[in-house]
Amino acid sequence: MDYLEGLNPEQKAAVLQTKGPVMIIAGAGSGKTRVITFRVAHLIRSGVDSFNILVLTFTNKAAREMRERINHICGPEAKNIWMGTFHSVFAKLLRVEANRIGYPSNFTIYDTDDSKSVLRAILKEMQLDDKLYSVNFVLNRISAAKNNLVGWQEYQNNEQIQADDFSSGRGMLGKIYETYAQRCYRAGAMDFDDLLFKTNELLKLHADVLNKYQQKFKYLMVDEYQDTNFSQYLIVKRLAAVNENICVVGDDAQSIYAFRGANIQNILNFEKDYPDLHIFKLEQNYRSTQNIVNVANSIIANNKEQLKKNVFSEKETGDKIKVMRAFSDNEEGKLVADAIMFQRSSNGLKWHDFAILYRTNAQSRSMEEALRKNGIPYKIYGGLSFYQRKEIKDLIAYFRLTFNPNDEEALKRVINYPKRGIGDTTVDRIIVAADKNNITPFEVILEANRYVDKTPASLNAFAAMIQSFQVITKNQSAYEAALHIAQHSGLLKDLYEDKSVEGLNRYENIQELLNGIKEFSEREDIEEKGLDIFMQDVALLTNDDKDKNKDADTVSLMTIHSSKGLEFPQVHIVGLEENLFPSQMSLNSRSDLEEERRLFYVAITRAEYKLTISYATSRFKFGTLINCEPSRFLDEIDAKYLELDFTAKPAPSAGSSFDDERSAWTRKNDTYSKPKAATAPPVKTTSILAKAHVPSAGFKPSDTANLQVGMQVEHERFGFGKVLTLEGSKPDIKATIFFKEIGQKQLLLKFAKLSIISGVE
Ligand SMILES: Nc1ncnc2c1ncn2[C@@H]1O[C@H](COP(=O)(O)OP(=O)(O)OP(=O)(O)O)[C@@H](O)[C@H]1O
Ligand SMILES: [Mg+2]
Repeated sequence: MDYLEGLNPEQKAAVLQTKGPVMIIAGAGSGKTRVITFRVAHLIRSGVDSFNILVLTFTNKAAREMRERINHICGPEAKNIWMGTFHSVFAKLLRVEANRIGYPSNFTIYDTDDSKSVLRAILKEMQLDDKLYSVNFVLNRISAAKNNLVGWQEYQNNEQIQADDFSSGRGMLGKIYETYAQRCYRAGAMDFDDLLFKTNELLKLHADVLNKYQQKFKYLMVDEYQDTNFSQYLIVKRLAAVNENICVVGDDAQSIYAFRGANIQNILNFEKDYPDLHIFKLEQNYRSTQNIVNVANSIIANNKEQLKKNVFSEKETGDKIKVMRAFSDNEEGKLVADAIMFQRSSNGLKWHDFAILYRTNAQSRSMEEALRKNGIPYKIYGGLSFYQRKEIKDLIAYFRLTFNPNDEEALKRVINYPKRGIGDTTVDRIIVAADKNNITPFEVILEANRYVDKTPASLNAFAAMIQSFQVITKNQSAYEAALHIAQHSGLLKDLYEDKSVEGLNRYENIQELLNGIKEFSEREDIEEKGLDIFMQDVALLTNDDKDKNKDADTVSLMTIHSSKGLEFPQVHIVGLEENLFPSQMSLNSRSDLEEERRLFYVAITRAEYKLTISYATSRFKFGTLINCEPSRFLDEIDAKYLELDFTAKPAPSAGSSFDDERSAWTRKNDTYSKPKAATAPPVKTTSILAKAHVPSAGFKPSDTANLQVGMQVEHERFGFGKVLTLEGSKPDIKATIFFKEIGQKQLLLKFAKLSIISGVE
């Protein structure tokens, strides 16, 4: 078994324990994903049929990489493994079984835009207040219900839910949910949450189907288990119920999707569900230098709710973590671009050795601008997907309609695009007639003369066109059919005639989609190559999945959320500012703040050798310049791991220096507010912290300029302490302080929320 050589004893034991339930909860970079990969390879090498293996990963990219590695060890067998995200795997399963729960096998997957559009129409019909019932709120509410397996009937019958809704003045939510579910059903469409919700329904209601897949998936493995929600948990539990050969790996410290219903409880449940569980501990981090691992550990130690773990690295100590200060978001972009260029040329690195991670998508703008200015090639991951662009969605809507003419959202999208004289009034009449006669809009159109007054001739022509597309897709290859539809729908011509730069871009995007379909229809490694197969899960594809040129040498830009599981030699985490990271929304509860801290932990642990953190002291938000305060997370890092780079000087107009700004903050009760700040909104930063440690009366604004060894001080989080040493010179003075509650800690006075209680004893 020389293929298992690259594993340490504990990892190897976990790989060899193929029977029975296995759980590995271990820190970042400890080889959890590697264990899953090798485990699959080992199963196949030991004679397990690759058709009997199911692996659930967090991204399609992760699945692809895993498959490549397994392919390397086991050869083409790897092709047969069911491997992918929960959504893509169960979409595939539902394609086969959908008719058992009343859906056509060619059901459409509604993406978020489609779902919102359906809801918007419903809210308008019901004439509801769009503030009280904002589309996002309603969609989140329905999504949460589905992820907890609460269908609309149960939603309406559940007294607690009803009481909550009525007390917030939103008593119609149950009715909206019902209408939404029925509209999707009528359109033969499932939304993202349905893919899991309906899978559960299928497995619950149809014992034979459940049995079939229990027999098929004799071995199950789940990566990033900490981020599964209840619906996912239950699917896994059901499928594994007979053989119980289930292996889950995860890290509670990296649970960052609670806002989407991920439930840390699933880890605890696992122990209850399988009392004879084998638990393996992995402690060695193979990814990062000691400094990086130590910083990550010191940050996460601030969270109360966590399973204790010992994570260590035997790699070199490594560079200190660099902190860069900029005076604006644009300047931050420039500093990052400069640092990357410098590192690349002085260490002979490639662009793809660098990643820039941010808390929110909006931050990519200033980074992109700086990278472009310097001619640095980059790629944004997980951003607006290629498949989400308008022109791509338009053409795909024609494909969707061709395979599922009942798909109402696709119909609305293209019935009058390109313009063919079917106005909004006609569309409204069609929808009303469909509702009245309890048929689908397309069925109305097929017999337009019977159902719709003053039917324009173009309506009949539209129906005939879609029907002709149906014939074409039956007889021609995916590419020929797609090209035919692009041409005969008039879409290609419409884009071609738009000679603006954007128009040209859109035309090229369509060409690119067609090229992609061409490649697909010429693939040797798959049997079925029709347009319908290509189309099946387009709504689930992300930007990364389209990437032909995945080895291109580019800097990676992404949100921290999408960086999970990945690693890069050098990482920049940008925007370490209060109200941005931690985000303003997280400041209302301890659990939300702890989730932000886990997010920071995830970001730090992506770095292999070099980690740079930056923040700006002012930033444009919604068009106004606001002042920013450095993130509390900086204060939580032991200063002995930090190296400050404050060489950037403010541009003449960029406002006050960091020090002036800092001293202008005054403390009022448990909130900070900035006096005379014309642009900065009041910033509530410490309400949660105040709970952790209530500062004594008479707490003065930080006056650490006069700090001396031997003084008694009070830190906002760590409580009372005594100054042991002071090192360095302004502005980088480091203080070693002995705190009564937590012991010795080294802090940078720059970031420390500290005040002097009494003079030298
Ligand atoms: N025994 C080992 N020997 C050498 N390298 C290893 C070993 N175990 C893991 N690695 C390497 O360490 C890195 C981290 O491994 P992996 O991605 O599997 O960790 P993980 O626990 O899944 O991390 P995360 O929590 O971030 O998902 C990878 O580059 C992997 O190849
Ligand atoms: Mg992993």
